[in-house]
Amino acid sequence: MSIVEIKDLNLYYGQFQALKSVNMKVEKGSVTAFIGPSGCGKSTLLRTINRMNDLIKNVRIEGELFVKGKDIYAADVRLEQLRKQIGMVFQQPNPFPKSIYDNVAFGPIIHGIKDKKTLDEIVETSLQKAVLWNEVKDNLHKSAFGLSGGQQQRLCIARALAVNPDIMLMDEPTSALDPISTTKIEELIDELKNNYTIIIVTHNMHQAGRVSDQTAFFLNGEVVEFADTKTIFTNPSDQRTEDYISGRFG
Ligand SMILES: Nc1ncnc2c1ncn2[C@@H]1O[C@H](COP(=O)(O)OP(=O)(O)OP(=O)(O)O)[C@@H](O)[C@H]1O
Repeated sequence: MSIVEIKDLNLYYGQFQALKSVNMKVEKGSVTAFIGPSGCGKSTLLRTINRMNDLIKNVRIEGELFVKGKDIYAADVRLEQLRKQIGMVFQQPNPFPKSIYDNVAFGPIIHGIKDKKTLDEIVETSLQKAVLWNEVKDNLHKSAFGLSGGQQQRLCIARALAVNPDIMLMDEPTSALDPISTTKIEELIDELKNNYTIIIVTHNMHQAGRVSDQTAFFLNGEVVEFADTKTIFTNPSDQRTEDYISGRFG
């Protein structure tokens, strides 16, 4: 069974149709990249997977979206539970105005963990998974804003990992970062995919090529082609994919 399955999904912002009949299956433990020119619907589709679009006015969605076999748009879905299963990291690192420790402990505390020792363990493990522990272990109670942009982004990843999600959604997670921090995040993605399913929006085709197993190419709200990354980059079946990959537009 696919961990995410999207069936005939249409999404409208008011009168404007931003996603057109999207079908997609994402396998557990894989990295999927969404690529395509600006405004083609990549972030919109990413946000449907944890129902972030619910926060936007005038959004209408048709079709079905299953996460672990459950239709997440069904009436009985509890958003808090859904978002616990699906972490999200954004383009700009967005730590809370709190200490490093409190950023990571925030989610577990919301979900009812009170024991200090358990929280300490979760904070340490999450920071280790995000490959940040060694850099911050002596400053856990200092403000997260004192970290560099790249460290803040890894902190946001640690914060997302702390509630033990199955899926990580990443919306251009390195576009605000320098090349060294970008490499660190890409290495981290490679490491995390052993235990998590990752879906990443990226403007950087080289990044998609480096980190992902499958790639979806979007154009004007449609998924033109969805296949393994090597095929998309070396032998796409649609001329529009070929044109985009070879830099003829976008
Ligand atoms: N909240 C919103 N209200 C109305 N229209 C929106 C909203 N968010 C996005 N759109 C429109 O939907 C389309 C898809 O936007 P989306 O952000 O998903 O594209 P994208 O492929 O992620 O673009 P980019 O690469 O520039 O981030 C665009 O035409 C955009 O203007």
